[in-house]
Amino acid sequence: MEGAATGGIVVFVVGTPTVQTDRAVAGSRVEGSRSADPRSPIAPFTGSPSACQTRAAAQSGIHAADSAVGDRPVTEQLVEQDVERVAVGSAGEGSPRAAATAVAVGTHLPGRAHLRDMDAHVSPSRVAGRARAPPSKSYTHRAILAAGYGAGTTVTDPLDSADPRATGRAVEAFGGEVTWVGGDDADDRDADSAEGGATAVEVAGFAGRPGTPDDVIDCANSGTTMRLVTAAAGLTNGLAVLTGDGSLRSRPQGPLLDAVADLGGRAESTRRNGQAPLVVGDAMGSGTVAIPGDVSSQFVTALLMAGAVTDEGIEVDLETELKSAPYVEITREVLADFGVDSERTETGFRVHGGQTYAADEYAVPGDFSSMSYLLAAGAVAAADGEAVVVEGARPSAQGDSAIVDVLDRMGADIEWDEDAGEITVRASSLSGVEVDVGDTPDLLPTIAVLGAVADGETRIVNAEHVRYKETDRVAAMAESLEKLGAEVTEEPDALIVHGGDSALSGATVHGRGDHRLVMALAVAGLVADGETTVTGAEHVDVSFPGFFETMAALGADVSVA
Ligand SMILES: O=C(O)C1=C[C@@H](OP(=O)(O)O)[C@@H](O)[C@H](O)C1
Ligand SMILES: C=C(OP(=O)(O)O)C(=O)O
Repeated sequence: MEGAATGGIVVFVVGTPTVQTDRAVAGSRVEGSRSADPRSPIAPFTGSPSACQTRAAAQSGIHAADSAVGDRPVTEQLVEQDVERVAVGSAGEGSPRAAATAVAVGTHLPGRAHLRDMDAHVSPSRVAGRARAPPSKSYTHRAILAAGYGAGTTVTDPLDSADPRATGRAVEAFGGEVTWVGGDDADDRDADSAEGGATAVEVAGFAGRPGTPDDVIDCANSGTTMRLVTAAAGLTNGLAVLTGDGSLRSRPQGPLLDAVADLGGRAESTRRNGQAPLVVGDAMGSGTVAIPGDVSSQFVTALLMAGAVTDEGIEVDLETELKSAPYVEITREVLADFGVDSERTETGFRVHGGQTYAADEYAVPGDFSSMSYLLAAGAVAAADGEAVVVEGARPSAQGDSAIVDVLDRMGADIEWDEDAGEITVRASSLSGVEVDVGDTPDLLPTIAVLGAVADGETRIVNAEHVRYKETDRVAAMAESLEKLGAEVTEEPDALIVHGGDSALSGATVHGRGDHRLVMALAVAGLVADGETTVTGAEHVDVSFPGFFETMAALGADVSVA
């Protein structure tokens, strides 16, 4: 999109290639090798987020280990070049090597090479009107991969954004064909525009076990892609090499690697720190694996999806309580829609082997995580007597539909017409509540902003796994809200926002290359005094490419340049 949108200004200028390097340096949180406890990645917390992160990075050994590669010759050949290109972790931020690597990483990502650094400038404004949230990222990933495991499916109304594009490229690497229909090529689209997005994805699948990729699979910024593709890669006869951007290469993969190895495959972290780059393959088989439930539910999703095409299936025993549990239910819903049976067991989940994925067409529902920003904007900044109406809100397995209940408990004037798939929200004064985000980690940034506007204390609890995302979102939101003038207390697994004591005032806050931070902080800008600048605005392309356009169309005073 170019030029102005209704009620606001959206300006795009050409800048320099954008990359993320901060997480690779600061955020290695879960080693995930058998020698490390994957559930205790962070040293005892002392109250300082930066101290906490620094210690976690030191514990993971990222600086010492990042030049190590696998000990088998084929592995070395496959990964040598890639490790050299993407080993941001060993270069200090601002060092010449970091800068050189940054450019290499940025231009290496096929789906995000077009990105330019952009800042969002948000001024106090009122919003009203109708908006449609983008299609669900989680369903789109699963539908594309399920279609890949099958013979062929048309996925309608997909989320056409950077993360699902990465999953599409992985399906192609495994031998499928993925055609995004009705939109422009990702490289030809503006980073922050909903315009040009595909209306369908036609997938000709690899039908069963994936083939061995010809090249490295680049999962870009997408944790879902990397986890789901790791288990798929475990099924190949050869080896696959998986990498991603600096953020993704700092996220935990170790428990999934251990599971693939337990199932007879080969799965290694090239730096031996449980993080990508990964080398995975050697025809993993069937069996039972134990896995922690409190690092990422995506490990379970990955194994269930892959298990269906093994001979005897895969059973996953959870060693610890499952966090983000609704995402496994999304998986099971998609599996069922593709004719694949899965079941809960007393200790986890099971999928039988020898099953066939089949669906001619699959329609993706709207995304409640994305809706949360629009609903929060309405709750804090709807014009007097007017409302924000969010369309595409049909009930599904998405845990993040809990945002409606959270807003309701905070005292928002909100109604969900489930039959019409519409949520209507008007501004009202909000009060602090306690929210357990064990099932809904992606809501933390939104709820933290709501807490900063509400009267009284908002306690966001059961949040340790929210530290393992694109950034450590607990620390990042604490830091940014403080910068905007809010009082917050950070605990190892909680973020407490002292709303009644806060008066937000505009400042420059860093999106840290994390789409959810950018969107949540932009909502805060609607009610902060003066101008709020959010850096890294282009990263909304991960899940909500038209976010700023949509906000501007609702009347937000926002410019992106
Ligand atoms: O499976 C999925 O689609 C997702 C699962 C969640 O991650 P974890 O299971 O790692 O918490 C969530 O945070 C992520 O945005 C999407
Ligand atoms: C954590 C997220 O996604 P992923 O794990 O796929 O990177 C997210 O979208 O907030």
